[in-house]
Amino acid sequence: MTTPTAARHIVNFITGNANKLSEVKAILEPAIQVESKKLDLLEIQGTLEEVTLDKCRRAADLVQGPVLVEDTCLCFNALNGLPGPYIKWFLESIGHDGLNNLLAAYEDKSAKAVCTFGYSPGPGHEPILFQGITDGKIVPPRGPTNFGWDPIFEYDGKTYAEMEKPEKNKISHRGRALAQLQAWFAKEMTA
Ligand SMILES: O=c1[nH]cnc2c1ncn2[C@@H]1O[C@H](COP(=O)(O)OP(=O)(O)O)[C@@H](O)[C@H]1O
Ligand SMILES: [Mg+2]
Repeated sequence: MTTPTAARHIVNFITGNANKLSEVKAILEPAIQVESKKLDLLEIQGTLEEVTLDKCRRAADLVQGPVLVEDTCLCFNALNGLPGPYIKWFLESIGHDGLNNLLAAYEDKSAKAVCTFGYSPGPGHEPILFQGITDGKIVPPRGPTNFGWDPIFEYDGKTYAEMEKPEKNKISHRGRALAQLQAWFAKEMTA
């Protein structure tokens, strides 16, 4: 008998970020096949959920089909959650040292990495959200500098950048959000 490949889920992950794509593939495949369209989507201002919902609706309209999108936030507890969804622009403008300096006036260096995925079956459908959070703290950079703020986010004594990929994926904000997505897809398949 042939394998029922038609029943296998395929997602079309819309992202302009190659590092995100490789983590999503490493976590979801082979159970869920990840295709991708390289599009850097505009982001509105708003809550973490609003940003991803809007991004997901617009991605579905653009692609005219099912899409998966993701937005990542880095929230400093001493700053009531900022930079949050604006971390990309903070990182680009002030770098790892600048982000550490933002917390210099505070004893509390704790932070939350939050990943929100949005899945839409197509235009006109309300997206479904999957969110993962990892609690850590902001430290001076340690480890390779190839992915965003990985070198300054410490979890359990190691920065994300100091971890092997599978180690990061197991405990990361992205890994946790994708565990929910996997559970949802698994339920859909048996429905
Ligand atoms: O797991 C991660 N580790 C470190 N940096 C990350 C991670 N995920 C996202 N980032 C960075 O945080 C920012 C998140 O912004 P956003 O999710 O809007 O990114 P994108 O527009 O590149 O997809 C970007 O600068 C991104 O490179
Ligand atoms: Mg963003």
